[in-house]
Amino acid sequence: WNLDDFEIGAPLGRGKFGRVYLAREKTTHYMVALKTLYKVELMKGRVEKQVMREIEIQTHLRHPHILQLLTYFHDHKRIYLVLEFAARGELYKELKRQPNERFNEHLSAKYTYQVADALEYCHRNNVIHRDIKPENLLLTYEGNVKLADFGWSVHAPSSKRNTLCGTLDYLPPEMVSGETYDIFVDHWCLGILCYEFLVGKPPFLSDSQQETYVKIKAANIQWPEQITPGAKDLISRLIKRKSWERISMAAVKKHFWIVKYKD
Ligand SMILES: CC(C)CCNC(=O)Cn1cc(-c2ccc3c(-c4nc5ccccc5[nH]4)n[nH]c3c2)cn1
Repeated sequence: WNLDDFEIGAPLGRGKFGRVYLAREKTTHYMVALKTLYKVELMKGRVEKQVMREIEIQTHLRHPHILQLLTYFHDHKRIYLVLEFAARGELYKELKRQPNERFNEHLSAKYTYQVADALEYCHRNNVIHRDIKPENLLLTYEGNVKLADFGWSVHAPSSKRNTLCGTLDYLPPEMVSGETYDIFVDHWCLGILCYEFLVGKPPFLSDSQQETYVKIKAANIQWPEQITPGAKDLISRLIKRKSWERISMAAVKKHFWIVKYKD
């Protein structure tokens, strides 16, 4: 494959090390998201090994709720990633578009189930995603979730400290205190995600990083009145300070609140 095989369309977004464009494969008219990474940028950021690891991880992951890296190629200046196109874009924007900027119980349970399904598959392949949040989820034309941006995925177990950039709201206590962690960081994040779907903002949101840290380590959640007992039960079983107490992805998928509302 090379660039001449595609017609380039509108920009879809800016990643850390490049841009993403809508593109169409010339013979089949298949729509894709074409991500360009500048080699110089990767060298400067000393992340070329990480990107090759991500490419390695992504080419081996194949799941209906994980955004597929279809293929990749490069020229002298850039690496091109041919990614699945998700026709309804970022789930984050869909959340903000909702009345009261939150999803109803049906959408919250449906999306939580689909992310749990994707994470169960990742964990079975010994991959921790570590960066589950609305900004990393995309929606297909049919309204199903695609987990994207394996920018921080590593093979479990790992104690790699990732430089804290962006929101701390999703960090579990063990990552905040820099201990080694395991796949259960994703279980914590799924609990935060489910809460944000239902409430419109994450449970430990605060004015200062320091305050967010304190709330995370205490793991005490305020429950707005619209949260039903079933949702509270599921979220409480995921947002546990002791990582081994967090329920499994299989248990999430079978949880009575998920089963009741996901379809
Ligand atoms: C393999 C490694 C080196 C990179 C792994 N990470 C990614 O490639 C993560 N990533 C996915 C994207 C991405 C961004 C946007 C889209 C879209 C998309 N569809 C849209 C519809 C409307 C508005 C915006 C849209 N963006 N579809 N597929 C995408 C894929 C960008 N970076």
